[in-house]
Amino acid sequence: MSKKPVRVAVTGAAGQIGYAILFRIASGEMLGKDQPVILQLLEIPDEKAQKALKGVMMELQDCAFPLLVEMQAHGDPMTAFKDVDYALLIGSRPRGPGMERAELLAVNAQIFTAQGKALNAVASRNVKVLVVGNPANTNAYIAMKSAPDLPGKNFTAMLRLDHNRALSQIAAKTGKAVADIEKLTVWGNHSPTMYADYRFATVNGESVAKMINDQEWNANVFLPTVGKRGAAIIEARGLSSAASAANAAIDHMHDWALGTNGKWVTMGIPSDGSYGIPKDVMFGVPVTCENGEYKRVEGLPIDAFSQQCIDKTLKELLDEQAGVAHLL
Ligand SMILES: NC(=O)C1=CN([C@@H]2O[C@H](COP(=O)(O)OP(=O)(O)OC[C@H]3O[C@@H](n4cnc5c(N)ncnc54)[C@H](O)[C@@H]3O)[C@@H](O)[C@H]2O)C=CC1
Ligand SMILES: O=C([O-])CC(=O)C(=O)O
Repeated sequence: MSKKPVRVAVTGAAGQIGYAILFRIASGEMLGKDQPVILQLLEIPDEKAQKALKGVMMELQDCAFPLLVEMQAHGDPMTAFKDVDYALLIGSRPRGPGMERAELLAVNAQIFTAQGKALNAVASRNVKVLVVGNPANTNAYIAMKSAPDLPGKNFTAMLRLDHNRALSQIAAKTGKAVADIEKLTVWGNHSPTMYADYRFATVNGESVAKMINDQEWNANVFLPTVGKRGAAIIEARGLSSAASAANAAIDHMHDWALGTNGKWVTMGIPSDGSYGIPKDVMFGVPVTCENGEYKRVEGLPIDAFSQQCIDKTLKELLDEQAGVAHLL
């Protein structure tokens, strides 16, 4: 018997990431090749954006995806989020050359109070929310705090792009296959302060840290390369990353919904106080996923260098949080 369709909201559906993600959701890459979907697409209530959204929907229709049972265009989150099981909050302003993501808070924060409130009012009580719009961690925090009737654990921020970037850099450095690298994580904020940590990583049981054995490379090449990759892409393309961001969002939701078979992935999730991160800070941590739930990997040792890195990214997040306190 075929599965009951699930409702997937995507905001910023006519934007760059929207264009790179919708076709993959509709083809079953996110939730499985046996899972029918209803797409509830949100764009700003502006003639040009709504017209562009209609164009994207025409293209989706022209793909004749067997799993796409319905799609809707919306200009109001209160209708777009009605009964949704999954919400990908992408719509917001991207940064341009020379900007930091935190500078986007001033223009983007209010989007996430409004959308948090709308999710609170009309979404499924089990909705899984992924915030992609930058600065993703703090926007996810804002959405969570604006939705007091939904469990806080339903709100997550995207660190998966940093995780995937780190995987590829380590594969290149060690000459090993990406698919064989396990137990990598990225702690903290989706910003240059994030701390990509391969101390626990293995390839076929062998320690990656021992294989690399180069702290100078770690501190002065690896971390800046991963941390500043978004800016490097903006510099090269003139636009911020879109296909790789869409890919990371697919990975994040796929793994949350369908599980990781014990493998570690990185998600930005509200802190439970462990690792000295104050409760509710939306922080990148290693998780495993099973039965539609994520579970933090507990009890990892934190050495002095790692603690310094974690303190730095935490301070930045706490400053961002303080900057939006007036909205909550
Ligand atoms: N967390 C991450 O790893 C990454 C995050 N991003 C962020 O994702 C966001 C979107 O990036 P792009 O798709 O490249 O931008 P874009 O400018 O191409 O598209 C954004 C779309 O969102 C729409 N939008 C704006 N406000 C909205 C609202 N309140 N409700 C619904 N739609 C709204 C716009 O009309 C536009 O069509 C940016 O904030 C960008 O910085 C980008 C890459 C990676
Ligand atoms: O850098 C940006 O502004 C877009 C982004 O978040 C990324 O590519 O990591």
